[in-house]
Amino acid sequence: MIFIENLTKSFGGKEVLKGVSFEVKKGSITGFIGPNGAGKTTTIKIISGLIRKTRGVVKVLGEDPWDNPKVHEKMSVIFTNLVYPQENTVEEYLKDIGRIYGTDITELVDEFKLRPHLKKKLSQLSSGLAQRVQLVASLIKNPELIIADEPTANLDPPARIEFYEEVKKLNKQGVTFFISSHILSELEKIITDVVFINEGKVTFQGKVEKALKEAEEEEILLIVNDPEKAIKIIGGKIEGSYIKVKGKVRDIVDRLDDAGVEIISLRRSSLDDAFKKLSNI
Ligand SMILES: Nc1ncnc2c1ncn2[C@@H]1O[C@H](COP(=O)(O)OP(=O)(O)OP(=O)(O)O)[C@@H](O)[C@H]1O
Repeated sequence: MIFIENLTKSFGGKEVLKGVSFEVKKGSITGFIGPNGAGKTTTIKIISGLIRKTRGVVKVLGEDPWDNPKVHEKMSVIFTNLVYPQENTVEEYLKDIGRIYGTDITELVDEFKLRPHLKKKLSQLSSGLAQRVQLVASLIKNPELIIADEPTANLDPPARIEFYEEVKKLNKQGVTFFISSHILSELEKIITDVVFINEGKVTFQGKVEKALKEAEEEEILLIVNDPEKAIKIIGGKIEGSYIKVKGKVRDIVDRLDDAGVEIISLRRSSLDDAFKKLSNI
């Protein structure tokens, strides 16, 4: 659905994307996670065809969105705030978009329980409702792919849960999602895949289970009475007088104990720092 390879972007000589590569697979809900300033919005703007890349390959549904705006017929983009003249009512907004795509909005309005809100002005909507309206608007063209840049940043926890329930439902119906956030825990329960970005570089890409497993593992420094035997059992490598190994402390201690290796000293270094920073855990 999305294929990015060695993507770079510079603003006035400052490189903010430094060779970003990742893929978003059809049918996935892929989280795009990174701290503020990591490059999420810049990447999403390039993927959406809103700004031009500096270098690299960008394919969305097989096309570079900058060169081929027709790809927008099959994808929608959602931002943190609903960007549309705020004096319009929900009905005017949705009908305007419906007219563009020749779609009757009645079914969507009912499915997403918007009928009681049709006469409200966009400026009067709660953040949660505004985001539901934005989601419905994005569905009018019946997209295969929805890209969302921090869609729940302004929502309270119940509204977030509601939004993500809708995402899950739509994903079951076949819509692929690419959603950015700076909080992994927020997306953890709904995403199938994850891309971590930090300082303009992708630091991890893969299944969410794998990401969470890696986050659980720590780097451990050990001094033991028989380092060679220990390495055969737990892996890792010798650094000075220490063995450095990645894993779960409990597991490593148990395995060495079973093999009769004596632990003289054990120091847990912090969780993989970069990962912690990226995922806010
Ligand atoms: N138009 C621009 N001109 C100059 N620098 C920019 C521009 N847009 C973004 N940047 C810089 O690029 C870097 C990445 O910003 P970006 O908005 O993509 O990050 P982000 O991961 O989306 O963060 P946030 O969650 O804060 O939006 C930042 O250092 C930002 O200051």
